[in-house]
Amino acid sequence: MKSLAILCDPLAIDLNSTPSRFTSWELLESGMAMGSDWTVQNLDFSSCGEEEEGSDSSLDEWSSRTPQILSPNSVCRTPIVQRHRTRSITISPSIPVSPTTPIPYAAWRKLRLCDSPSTPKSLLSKSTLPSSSTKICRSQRALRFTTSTDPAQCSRMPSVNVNPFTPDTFRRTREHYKRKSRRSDHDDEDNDDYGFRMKPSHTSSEEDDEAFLPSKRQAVQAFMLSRYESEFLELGRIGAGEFGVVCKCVKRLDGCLYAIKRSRRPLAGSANEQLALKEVYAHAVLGHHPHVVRYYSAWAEDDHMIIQNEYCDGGSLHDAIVEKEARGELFQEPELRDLLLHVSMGLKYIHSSGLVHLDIKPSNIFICQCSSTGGVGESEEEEDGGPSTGVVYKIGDLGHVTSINSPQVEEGDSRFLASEVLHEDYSNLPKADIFSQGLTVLLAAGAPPLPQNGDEWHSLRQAQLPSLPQELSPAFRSLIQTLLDPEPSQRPSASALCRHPVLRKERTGNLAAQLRRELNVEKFRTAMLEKELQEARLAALSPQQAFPPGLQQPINTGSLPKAGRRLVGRNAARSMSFGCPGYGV
Ligand SMILES: Nc1ncnc2c1ncn2[C@@H]1O[C@H](COP(=O)(O)OP(=O)(O)OP(=O)(O)O)[C@@H](O)[C@H]1O
Ligand SMILES: [Mg+2]
Repeated sequence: MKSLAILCDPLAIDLNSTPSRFTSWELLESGMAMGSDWTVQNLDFSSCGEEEEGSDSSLDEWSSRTPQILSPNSVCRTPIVQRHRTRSITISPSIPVSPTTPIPYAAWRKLRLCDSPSTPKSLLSKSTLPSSSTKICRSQRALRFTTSTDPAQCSRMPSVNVNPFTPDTFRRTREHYKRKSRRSDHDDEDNDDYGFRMKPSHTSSEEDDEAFLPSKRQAVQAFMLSRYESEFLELGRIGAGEFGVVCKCVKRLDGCLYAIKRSRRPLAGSANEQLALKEVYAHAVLGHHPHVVRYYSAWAEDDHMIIQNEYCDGGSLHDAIVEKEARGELFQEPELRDLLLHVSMGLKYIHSSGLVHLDIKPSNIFICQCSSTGGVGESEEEEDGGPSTGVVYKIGDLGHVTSINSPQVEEGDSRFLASEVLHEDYSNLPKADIFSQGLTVLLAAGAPPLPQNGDEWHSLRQAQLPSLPQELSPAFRSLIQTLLDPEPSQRPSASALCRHPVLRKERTGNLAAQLRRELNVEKFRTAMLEKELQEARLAALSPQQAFPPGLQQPINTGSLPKAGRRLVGRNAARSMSFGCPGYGV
């Protein structure tokens, strides 16, 4: 039996040639486990025992194993923010109450977040003693990938289905059958025991894709694994923030990619618990919007909160800014306009649901390439003819969301914080999101890194914009200026931004192009009509020349005039017959 090969795209690795112990992190470092390229990996659950003495979270293991990803979220908190953090612990109710919908106590118990009482004493003992809750089930550790070919291990491995409905699978299958029908000789490819066809040694790199199409379906089996392990195959770490570490995973059952966020620290009884719940509450209430990262599920496992979200294949806006910077490029104005419009649409939705985000910044805005974004067509985008720059921006990380009417403010990153929030004026919180959005767009436009505090921090909040390395149109620049107005009421609402002519300009341009095309079609029709009219006039003057023998109607050279409308001879009886030169009468 061959070892389990989980596939994935062009970088198919010949299992026989992979080194003996090849962890996901090594794959990650070698650039194979990340990005759009999937890899062939083997799972080795037996190696979990290595962490015998590991004290707390597997995420800490992740952190130590992985090359440290430069955290875009090195969150800067003002003293007042810290104050709020402390305060939020003290005001935490023992039974959490959603800011928007009440959660039944039974459901809360099911989240298994109340494993320990949250008394100071228990918290203290929790922090000093090795956590027993984390040792309950050793198999509840993060997945490991090795190239083990041990059949005993392989037999315990849940596999991954390939969703036949994804555009990518459609493409692969089509190409596969095309190639197959072209092949006259029979390849000596053989199936492995998991239904993945193994790549014959002589296949070309072009055939790498097809080598792993499953020939039979896999069902998720009831292993004694954590939900995370049994339901998902981890492909690599894609980001880290203050609250959690995010991994790109494929769901074994549906074969689709997801971003799975796992809280860094154990939850029970801590302030993190409130933050984690906030994020879940907000996602659950917000439902589905094309400019808000989609939420699928959340559960608590090993005292860590796990949130399953839509995977955004373009990463975060922060990553995109850094990448562009490295290439010496900047977001151009049309891209900035799209960014502002999309985030405004997402904010409009959040605000209209009675909530505010309070942590809008580049590392919390995610990018989806349009080709892979199934949901775009459901949005206002469709009405507008789709995004003009080929990407969709989505608001994510709802960990600071609170309600507009009864806010429990846990300020986000101080670099993006509106002045009024710092001064605990929560009377117009949606405009605090607008302020952060303005700074986000400025950063994307090439503004220097934002100050965390000090004079520069204050001057940015007194309508003094930083200098930019590119010339923006005066209209767009002044729009950004209004987003940063020191007076919250002067900032436009998200809803007003969605209708703003500066942001709709591209779309207006598209509409004009569409109208021009339609005008050309109409012009052509008119020309055809005129030509036919001309011919009809000639035919009226010399009827013999216009009709072939036996025909009672003139030959219609185009689609017009419509049947039933006689342009010529309206006053004459219909049963007239005309001759036509060349046909002989
Ligand atoms: N759905 C997703 N698709 C793609 N990448 C993601 C997704 N969610 C998170 N990431 C990556 O992981 C990083 C951290 O995610 P997120 O902001 O949700 O974590 P956090 O711990 O709440 O952050 P913060 O420090 O802002 O509180 C993001 O900046 C991004 O790079
Ligand atoms: Mg974040």
